[in-house]
Amino acid sequence: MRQDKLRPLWRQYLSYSDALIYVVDSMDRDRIGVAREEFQAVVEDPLMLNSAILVLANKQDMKGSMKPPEVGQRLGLYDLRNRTSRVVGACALTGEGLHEGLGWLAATLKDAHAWGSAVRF
Ligand SMILES: Nc1nc2c(ncn2[C@@H]2O[C@H](COP(=O)(O)OP(=O)(O)OP(=O)(O)O)[C@@H](O)[C@H]2O)c(=O)[nH]1
Repeated sequence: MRQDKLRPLWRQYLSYSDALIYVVDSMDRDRIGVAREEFQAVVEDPLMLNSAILVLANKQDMKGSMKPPEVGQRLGLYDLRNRTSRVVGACALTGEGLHEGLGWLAATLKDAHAWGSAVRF
């Protein structure tokens, strides 16, 4: 099949660059700076400029873990301009936060596709 016939069909599916899910170890204060550098490099990648960003602040069940707003601040999430993002507390052992986080992402992507636009407000 020719490429131009494939394209409209393809747009009904999500491209990997539509969404970024970034998981942070909220207990690891020593490496949050490295996580920030990695995170910033990914969000600034030209392929990712229109992606919705979900940050999962993992290990919220552990005493002393960074809370979601602190994780967002340390990653530089709140300094990003024209991006749709959310940081949600999570626990990989219980699945806490996954429903909220992935639910938000699904609703965000559905809205963006319904409007036929990139996820950028
Ligand atoms: N209490 C708790 N433990 C977790 C959670 N997520 C992962 N772990 C545990 O933490 C340990 C290390 O897991 P991860 O941090 O995911 O592993 P990793 O990314 O390969 O390790 P690092 O690169 O060293 O962070 C394992 O024993 C996991 O079971 C969580 O949400 N809560």
